[in-house]
Amino acid sequence: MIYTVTINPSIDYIVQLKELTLGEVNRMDYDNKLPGGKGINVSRILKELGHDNVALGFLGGFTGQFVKDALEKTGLKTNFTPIQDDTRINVKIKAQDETEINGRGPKLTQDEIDAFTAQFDKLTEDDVVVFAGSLVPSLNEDFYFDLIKVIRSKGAQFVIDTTGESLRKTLEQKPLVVKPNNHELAELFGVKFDCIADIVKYGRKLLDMGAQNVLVSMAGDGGLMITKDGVWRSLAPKGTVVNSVGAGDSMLAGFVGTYANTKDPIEAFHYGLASGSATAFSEDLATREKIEEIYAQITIDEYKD
Ligand SMILES: Nc1ncnc2c1ncn2[C@@H]1O[C@H](COP(=O)(O)OP(=O)(O)OP(=O)(O)O)[C@@H](O)[C@H]1O
Ligand SMILES: O=P(O)(O)OC[C@@]1(O)O[C@H](CO)[C@@H](O)[C@@H]1O
Repeated sequence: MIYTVTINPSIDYIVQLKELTLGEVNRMDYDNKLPGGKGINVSRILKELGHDNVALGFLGGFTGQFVKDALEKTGLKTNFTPIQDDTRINVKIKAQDETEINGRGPKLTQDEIDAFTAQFDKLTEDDVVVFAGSLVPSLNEDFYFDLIKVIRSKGAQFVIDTTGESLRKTLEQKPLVVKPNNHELAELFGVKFDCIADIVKYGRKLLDMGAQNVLVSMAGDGGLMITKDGVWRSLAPKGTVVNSVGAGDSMLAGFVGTYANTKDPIEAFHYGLASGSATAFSEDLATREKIEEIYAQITIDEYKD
C-alpha cells in the first residue's frame, strides 16, 4: 500500500481577482475552498491514476472536518489522526501574480502524536510512505527522521519531498526517489548550473549519497531522471499554465504510483511529467483524462554524456 503523510494539511482558499492592490479593499471575482497540503495532493493524483493509497496526517476543528469530508466525497481512503486544534487555512491569491499565504498550523498534544506514530508499527516491505509538506510549529525535522528510521526498519520504502539539509540528511536512509527542482539542487551544493551536464553531474551525487532514483524538475523546461542505469530527459509539453499550486506534488504522485506498480522508472518518469504538467494546465489538480492527454504528447530521450 502507498501511504501519504500530510502533517500540516490545509483548506486551500483560492481567491481570484484581476488585480490585487495592497492597503485597499479588494473584491474577489471568484473564490473556492479545496482540501490542501502536499501529501493530500499526492494522494488525490494517485487516486486519479488508479493507485490505491491511504492519506495520513492530523486533522482537527471545523477546518479539519471540511478537509475530511471533501476527501471522503472523492472516495479517497483516509486515516487522519483527530486533533483538538484547528487545521490551518492557506490563502492562494491569483491576481496579476500568484501569491500564497500559508498558515503555521495547529498545536499537537503528545497523545495525538503518539496515536499517529503508532500506525507505522504495522508497515511491511510492500509499503511505500510519502512524506510531503511542512511540519507544524511544535515538531522539528527530527520527527520525520525518526519515523523514517521506523519505516526502514520494517523494510518499507519512503519518499520525502524536502530540500536543503533535511534532504541531505534523509539520503543515508535510501529514499525511493528524491525530487529537487533545478534551483533546489544547485542550492544544496552551493553551485550555479550553466547547462544540462551540470545538473546531471549534481543529480548523480544524490544517487551516490543514497537516493535510489533522482528526478530534477525544471518547471517549463521539463525534467531529468537520473538512475544507476542511465539518465533520461524530457522537454515540457506546451500548454497554458493556469495554476502553479500542486504541480510538484502531482509529479511526485505520477512517479511514485507508477513505480510502485510497475517498477519501471522510465514509465514512472513519463507519468510524473504528465501529471505535473497536467496540473500546471488545470484550475485544480489534474484529472486522469488530462494526464493521459498530456502523457501522449511527451517524449523521453536517453541523455548521453
Ligand atoms: N510551465 C510549465 N509548463 C509545462 N509543465 C510544467 C510547467 N511548470 C511545471 N510543469 C510540470 O510540473 C513539474 C513540476 O514543476 P516544478 O519544476 O515547478 O516543480 P516544483 O518546484 O516542485 O513545483 P511546486 O511549485 O509545485 O513545488 C515539471 O517537471 C513539469 O512537468
Ligand atoms: O506549507 P507547506 O506544507 O509547505 O505547503 C502547503 C501547500 O502550499 O502546498 C500545496 C501545494 O504544493 C498546497 O495544497 C498547500 O497549501
